[in-house]
Parts: sequence; C-alpha cells; structure tokens
Amino acid sequence: MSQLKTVSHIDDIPSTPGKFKSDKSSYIHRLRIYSTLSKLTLWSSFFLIFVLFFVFLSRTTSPAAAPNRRALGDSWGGSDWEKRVSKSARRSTASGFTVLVTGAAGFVGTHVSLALKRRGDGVLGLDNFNRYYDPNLKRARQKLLDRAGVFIVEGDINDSVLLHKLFDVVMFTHVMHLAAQAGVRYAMQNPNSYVHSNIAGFVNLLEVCKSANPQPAIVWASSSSVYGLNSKVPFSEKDRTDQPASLYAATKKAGEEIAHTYNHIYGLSITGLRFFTVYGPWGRPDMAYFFFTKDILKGKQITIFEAPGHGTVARDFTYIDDIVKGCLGALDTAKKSTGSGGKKKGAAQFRIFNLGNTSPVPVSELVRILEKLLKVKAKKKLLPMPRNGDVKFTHANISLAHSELGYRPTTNLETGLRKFVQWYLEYSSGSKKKSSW
Ligand SMILES: O=C(O)[C@H]1O[C@H](OP(=O)(O)OP(=O)(O)OC[C@H]2O[C@@H](n3ccc(=O)[nH]c3=O)[C@H](O)[C@@H]2O)[C@H](O)[C@@H](O)[C@@H]1O
Repeated sequence: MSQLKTVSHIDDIPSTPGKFKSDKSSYIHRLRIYSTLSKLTLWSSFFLIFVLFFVFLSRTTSPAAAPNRRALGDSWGGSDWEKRVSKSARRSTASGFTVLVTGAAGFVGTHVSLALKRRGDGVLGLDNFNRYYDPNLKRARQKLLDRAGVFIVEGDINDSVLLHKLFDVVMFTHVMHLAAQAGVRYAMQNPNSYVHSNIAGFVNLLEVCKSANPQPAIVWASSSSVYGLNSKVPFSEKDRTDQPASLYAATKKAGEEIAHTYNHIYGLSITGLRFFTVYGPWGRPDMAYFFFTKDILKGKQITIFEAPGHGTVARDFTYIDDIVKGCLGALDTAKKSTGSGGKKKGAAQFRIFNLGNTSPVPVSELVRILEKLLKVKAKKKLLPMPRNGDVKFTHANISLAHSELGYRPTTNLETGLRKFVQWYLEYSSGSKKKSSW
C-alpha cells in the first residue's frame, strides 16, 4: 500500500525541479524537509566518523597515547625502576660506553649485552617480550642477563614516552638496535608486524635519538636478505639491493634508507650491519637449524628446500660469537653523532657492513652435520623452494668489515653447531616442563 502511495506521489514531482512551487503540494514540501534532514544526518555521520578517525590516529601515534598503554600493562616507572635502570647502565670502567640495547631478550641482543657488560660497559636492555616465538626462552635469557647485572626494561620501541624517559634517566653514548620482527617466511602471515617494528619502531627510536642531547651513536641490525634476488656472489656492500624477495627484506632495506635520512638531516652517526643467518646457543626456534634439531630428535619429518632443477639452497651460516665480535667492532669504531637537540652540526658517519662467515654451506650439509652430532638419522623430505620469501643462496664478502672493524669470523658450521647442540640438549632437558618448544 504505502509503496503504491509513494510511487503515486513521486509521479507528482515535476520533472524540472528548478520550477517547483512549494504552495502546490504540502506533501512535496514535507518530502523536501525529510530529504534535507536525511542529507544532514548523512553528512554529520561522515563528519563524526572523520573526527573519530583522527582522534584514534592521534592516540595511536602521539606520545600522549603511551600512558594509556602503560595503564594497560606496561611495567615501567617509579623510583625503584629508575634506580635499576641507572644501575644497569652504569659502566665499570672510565673509558666504557653506556649502551641501550633494544631487543635485549632476543638471540643476538642477549649475547651482545653479555659481551658488553663483561668488558665493563654499562648496558640497559629494552624488549617487548612479544610472542613471535616461545616467550619462556626470552625469559630464560632475561634471567641470564639479570645474573650478569643487565636489567631489561619491558616496553616497545614504538613507545616514545618510554624512550624519552630512558634518555632522561641515562645519558647513552651508544644505541645497539637489535629489536625487530625477524623471520623471512612469517612476513606472509603477519606483514603488519614487520611494518610496526622494523619501520615504525625504527623511526620512533631515531626520532628520540635525534632529539637526545648528546645524541648517541647508533649501530643496528640490517640483514643479508637485502641482497634479494642478486646472483653475483659474494655479496658486496656495493651491490644493488633493490630486488628484495620478502617483505622482511623490504623493511630492512627501508630501514637502511631511513637511517640514511636521519644521518643526513640530523647528524646521527649510524652503522648498519647485514647479518648472515646467525645461529648458536640461545638461538631462535623459528630458524631452520633450531627446529631441524628439535624435529630430528623427535623423529619428525623435516623439509629441505631445493632450488629449481634439484639445485642446492645454501646459506652463509654465521656463528653468534663472530657476530658479537662484529657488533663490538662496529660500536668501538663508531664516531660520535654531530647533532644535538635535533639540529645537525656537521657531517656524521654513515656505514653499512656485511657480517657473514664467507663460506656458504648447503642446507643438506647442515642436516648431515646435525645428524652426526645428534646421532639420529633425519626423516627428510625434499621439496621445491616455495615462493615465500626465500632466496637460493647467500654469501658475504666481508673485506670491508675486516678492514674497518677488524672482523674475522673463526667458527665453521660444524664447530658452531656442536656448541648449539650441546646448549640445546642442556636447555631442553631443563625446561621441558616449562616450555612448549
Ligand atoms: O641472514 C638473514 O638475513 C636472515 O637469516 C635468517 O633467514 P634464513 O636464512 O631464511 O634462515 P632460516 O629460516 O633458518 O633458513 C635457513 C635455510 O633453511 C632452508 N629451510 C628452511 C625451512 C625449512 O623448513 N626447510 C628449509 O630447507 C631455507 O630455505 C634456508 O635456505 C633469519 O631467519 C632472518 O631473520 C635473517 O635476517
């Protein structure tokens, strides 16, 4: 009924709206009011959504949002906390550095923090203890650092309020930036976490460093994955890095470019280190050498990727102690930043180095060594390398790191894996009940 009515009234609306006379039909007049009202409602809704969107954006990006995040669970602040921070950052030798290590509960972060503390530098850790892999392992590393006198602040590099606070409490001479979303293949499952940590988090950290007074020198972890689909080996720092094979690689490459702008505009001294498949005790359970060990011991099948035409996939596996030496070499040769309070005062150092083993090993050989060390035959399945971010091989040219940092890796894969397996067996037997890995 009502539909019919509406249609009949619509028939009354003149075809030339400009000539419409209000006194001709009160119904049409009402219709115009309704239509104006509904337009108004529509536009006010748009306006409201627009305003809400910007309120949301400012809360998530501005430093003012951080206290709310604190209320939701971050655990920092207070005088006891500040005392712990200062104590951990206190160096024990007059010439020592004061280093903020981001990602300190991570694999490389733990080893670098321990090495710095051991030689007398002041070290403060920062880590968000995310769940990318078993947090129990991160907590175990935290205990190790705690025993060595390194305190890890729990927080995210995206929290600028926290970062500013740390720089208020401690005058850092250096930042060793190792916090990142790692892993090549996981980038297809959770791309945003790479943008969040490796791009947004890095920019946030650089923003705080640039406005610190004095500015610290920064050494940070890039990746061998920036060489992407390059086929010329060994990979040199002079080679192109514009064909990444994964989003992970692309975010590390973006990090290198971002670092350059902060060096150029603000005078921050920045050194990027391209790590080549780092392995060793306290390593990452998401990496092949680690889960191959676990699966071989459990009698579970492992998958070995092959390049097209049954070709070999190889990696320049680099032992953690060699990487630590490279990191310390980079810190020791880092020149001071030249800016202060956000203003550049002169050109600052900008460097990029490969830190590899310069001796690539096929993945099938890695498995053979593990079988020998574990005394268990692996159940192997060969599969063509999926198109999920992997590259066929990596191989570092390390002559630049050798001449500038004194970097000289000394651990071959078998020696390094032996140390890893020894640690793995001890750790897994001690933490079987606590951990899921
Ligand atoms: O050097 C780097 O830049 C990168 O090294 C590793 O990445 P990746 O070399 O891919 O290390 P794994 O994931 O441990 O893989 C090692 C090798 O095992 C192979 N693999 C992996 C998984 C698997 O199930 N089967 C298999 O054959 C991969 O194709 C690769 O050749 C790290 O995971 C990255 O975070 C790091 O930045």
